[in-house]
Amino acid sequence: MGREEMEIDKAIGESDDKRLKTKYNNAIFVIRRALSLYSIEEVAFSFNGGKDSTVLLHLLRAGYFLHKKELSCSNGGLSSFPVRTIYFESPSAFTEINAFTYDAAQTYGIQLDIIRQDFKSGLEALLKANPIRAIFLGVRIGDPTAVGQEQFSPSSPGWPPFMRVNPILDWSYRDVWAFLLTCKVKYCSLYDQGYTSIGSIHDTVPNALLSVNDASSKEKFKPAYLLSDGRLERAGRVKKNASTKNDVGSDSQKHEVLLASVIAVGDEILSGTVEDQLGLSLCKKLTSVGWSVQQTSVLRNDIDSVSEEVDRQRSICDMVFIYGGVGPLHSDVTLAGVAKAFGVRLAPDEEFEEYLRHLISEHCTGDRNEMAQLPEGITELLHHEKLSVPLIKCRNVIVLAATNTEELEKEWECLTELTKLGGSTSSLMELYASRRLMTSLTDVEIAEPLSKLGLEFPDIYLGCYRKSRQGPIIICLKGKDNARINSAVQALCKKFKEGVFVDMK
Ligand SMILES: Cc1cc2nc3c(=O)[nH]c(=O)nc-3n(C[C@H](O)[C@H](O)[C@H](O)COP(=O)(O)O)c2cc1C
Ligand SMILES: Nc1ncnc2c1ncn2[C@@H]1O[C@H](COP(=O)(O)OP(=O)(O)OP(=O)(O)O)[C@@H](O)[C@H]1O
Ligand SMILES: [Mg+2]
Repeated sequence: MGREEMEIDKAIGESDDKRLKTKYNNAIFVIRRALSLYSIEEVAFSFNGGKDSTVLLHLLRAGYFLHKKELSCSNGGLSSFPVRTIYFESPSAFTEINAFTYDAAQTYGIQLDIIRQDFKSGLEALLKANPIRAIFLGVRIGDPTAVGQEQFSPSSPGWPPFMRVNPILDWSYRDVWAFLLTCKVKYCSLYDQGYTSIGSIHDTVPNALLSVNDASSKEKFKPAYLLSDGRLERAGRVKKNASTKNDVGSDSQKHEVLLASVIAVGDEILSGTVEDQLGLSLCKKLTSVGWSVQQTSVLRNDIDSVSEEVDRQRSICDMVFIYGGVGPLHSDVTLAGVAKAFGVRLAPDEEFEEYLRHLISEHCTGDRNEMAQLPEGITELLHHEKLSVPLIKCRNVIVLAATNTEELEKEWECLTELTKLGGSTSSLMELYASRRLMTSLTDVEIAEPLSKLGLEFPDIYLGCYRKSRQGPIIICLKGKDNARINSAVQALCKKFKEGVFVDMK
């Protein structure tokens, strides 16, 4: 033995995938640190036959070998895998997953501890019977359980005490497949049938994004490694809480009109060096599609200013639009502020980086990805063929990359198309009616009739403004349909002589 473990190290060493090499070296580093911190009896590996734990299995074999080699207490004589390996077997696991897990155990000389309890009770019993202090897990950023975890994270309060060691925390979906294919190791057969992330038989189906349109009756799927956007690996998992899917849609029932807030980030605007035209333009656009803009604000390039304002606005409004301070400069703090507002951290996002890479190609170092950091677990990328970089949506906050009105024009166009298509913000596009009237009546004359009109038509928005202190007054009426607005206008006209109100275009 020893040779097989070396095969992994060799395969990665010979590959010209720089990123995979970096990820591999980092994971091996974490494994070797863990093996130096804890004795072999004190560590366990949580293995379930999934793709991530299969990657970890091979990394652990290689890492243990390298660790031993360094201590030079092995001259190539491992007959079995020495790390205690636990598998929580459940009656609702796929038979393919079970079969693969048992097969892998046999192939690599793993003595499987099979636990038929839930995670927490099983771990309690395990820790009582064994001196386990650390458990290796195949958790990756993007997994729902990864939020807040580091490579070494103590178990959560309420769980038995142990260190969770996550050597592949920073690996992307792409890295996982690059590793499995480069090392030519076996993985569970379900991944060749379109499954991209595997839970129980009750909540897992093949990923529809891999469906092949075939004339024959039976639906076919491409293998998991062909999924190009790793963030969609869970598209084959049934959502536990379907109602959380659409923030705008579910909230929109609460208000007659959808509420928006517009936030600009830029010291240059506050100092008067640059005039903010995007805010004006956004307000016009939002209003033209029936949204009510509640507030516009201009903030300093400061993480806390951004996070406090975003936090306030996101809970009051259906949608928050924020621009400025987006990019790799030290002053570009908008995304960090948005992350902080939602209490999540910024995490590298390889799909996003892939877009940036196309833009900046050779200026990018290639094996680091901190330039494309997005708020973890809450970010949706809205792709559009007309945009070189997707729009960023963090729950109900849309981060616009536009720096001038032409760019905004394009992003807006894509945003409206995308949200209509996806149906997620379809109410954004709902038609609404409005009319503007001009009058030379004085404000004193129309004040009372107007406020009465407001009581008679509570569903209609009545706005007034003046062109100058003495000049004509303009009255805006807005509502969901024309008939209702026309009756309000009629009711208003009845209170005065004919011809005192002129329609404005
Ligand atoms: C070895 C092991 C350790 C775990 N440690 C924790 C933990 O410390 N805190 C926690 O909230 N969940 C812990 N979990 C639970 C996982 O996060 C679990 O996958 C998650 O709760 C999702 O459960 P589900 O399979 O019901 O979706 C652990 C699971 C395993 C297998
Ligand atoms: N039933 C289980 N028994 C042992 N370990 C488990 C079990 N379920 C989850 N784990 C641990 O949690 C990790 C994360 O699980 P997750 O389902 O995200 O990944 P995976 O199963 O390896 O791959 P996939 O994302 O394709 O399902 C696993 O790699 C494994 O370490
Ligand atoms: Mg799984």
